[in-house]
Amino acid sequence: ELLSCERVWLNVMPATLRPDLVDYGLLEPHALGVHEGKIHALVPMQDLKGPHPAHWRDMKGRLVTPGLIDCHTHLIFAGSRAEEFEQRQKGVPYADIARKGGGILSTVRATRAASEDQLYELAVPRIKSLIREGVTTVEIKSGYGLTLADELKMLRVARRLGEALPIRVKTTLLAAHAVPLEFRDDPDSWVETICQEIIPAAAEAGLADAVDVFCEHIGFSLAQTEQVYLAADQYGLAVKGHMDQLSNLGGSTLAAHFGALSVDHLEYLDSAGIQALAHRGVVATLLPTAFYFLKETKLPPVEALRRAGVPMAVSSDINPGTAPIVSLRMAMNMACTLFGLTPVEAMAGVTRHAAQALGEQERLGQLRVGMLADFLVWNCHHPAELSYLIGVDQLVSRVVNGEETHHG
Ligand SMILES: O=C(O)CC[C@@H]1NC(=O)NC1=O
Ligand SMILES: [Fe+3]
Repeated sequence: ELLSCERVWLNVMPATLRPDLVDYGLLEPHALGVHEGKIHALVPMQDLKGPHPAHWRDMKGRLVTPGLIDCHTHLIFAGSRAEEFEQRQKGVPYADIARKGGGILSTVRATRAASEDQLYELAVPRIKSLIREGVTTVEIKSGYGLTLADELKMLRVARRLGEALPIRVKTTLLAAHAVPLEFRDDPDSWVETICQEIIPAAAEAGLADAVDVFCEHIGFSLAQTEQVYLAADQYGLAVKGHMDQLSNLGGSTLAAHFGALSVDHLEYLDSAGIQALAHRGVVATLLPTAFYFLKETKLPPVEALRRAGVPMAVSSDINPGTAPIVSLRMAMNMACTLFGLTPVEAMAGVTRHAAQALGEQERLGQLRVGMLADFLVWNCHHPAELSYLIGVDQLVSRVVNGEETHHG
């Protein structure tokens, strides 16, 4: 099967992240062949017979992993919340900042004022940082427009980023992120606008792959969340949730009932919620950067999730308010140091489980014949280094859809 490959990476040591193999799913040195954008051959070097015309390069036994998947980001936004950070460090309470129009709504004002081109240009350096780290798929949410036009504007920018740059982009409509000022006296009519106008428009335009809700006492109630999920179901869109971040409204159980792809944050997730997730195969996405930046102290129930066999994903949650840290490898490190994940779990959290959180587990997240050829060749001695060492460019080769996009 190597003969029908357009390109072959020789002498790589695969961390396959296959669930049927232990830990990283490490194999002895292999040749990895790509054909029409897919992994077409994974052949042990010892079985190789003679040279091959399309031999790409000898990787001299270097580690190869699946491309990294950042399954939860808000990386499109205008404005900055740096002054708020300064205020907070001076002891000004978050509630005072919000009362003065700070918080999410200050990013909403700036994002509404920005054109589609301006939002695109602001997002490019952020997404390029992820590309340089080895991210090959990124999920990008709306949620700072909070009008029909501005939410669709954000989703168009997300689609454009995926078309223009060597990275797969999955889009999520998060109109249920906050209640805009125009609806502050009648939040339910904002929820109605989401259900009756924004979800239909986004679905018909093919702009949203999933729908997300910030289910929280400072966000949307369980009943409002259910309304949004029903509308998403009606238009055939998958659902996700920002759940149990600051309190437990029972959002994870509701999301599991709807067969959500993932529930995210989960600091206040309880055992009933964990059972519901395990029962429906919902991914638990951990967002340690927001926990760290908010100086949160309530840890998500990692050990209970582990015992229940709930797949854990790890993501950056890049956003200007609670996670202004544009690095998936930093999130991997924090998932280990702050939440107690092992480096193996962190690696599965940004490959196989992150793919599942995006409904892409059949095509992405493992090194397996037949899957899309998104993979990375590393200058590192052991896969644990990817959660351990931060800030060094260790990428030797970055491949998306079988095309090499970067080689160190
Ligand atoms: O502060 C922001 O801009 C977003 C906060 C962010 N959004 C959400 O649903 N949870 C969060 O931590
Ligand atoms: Fe988030």
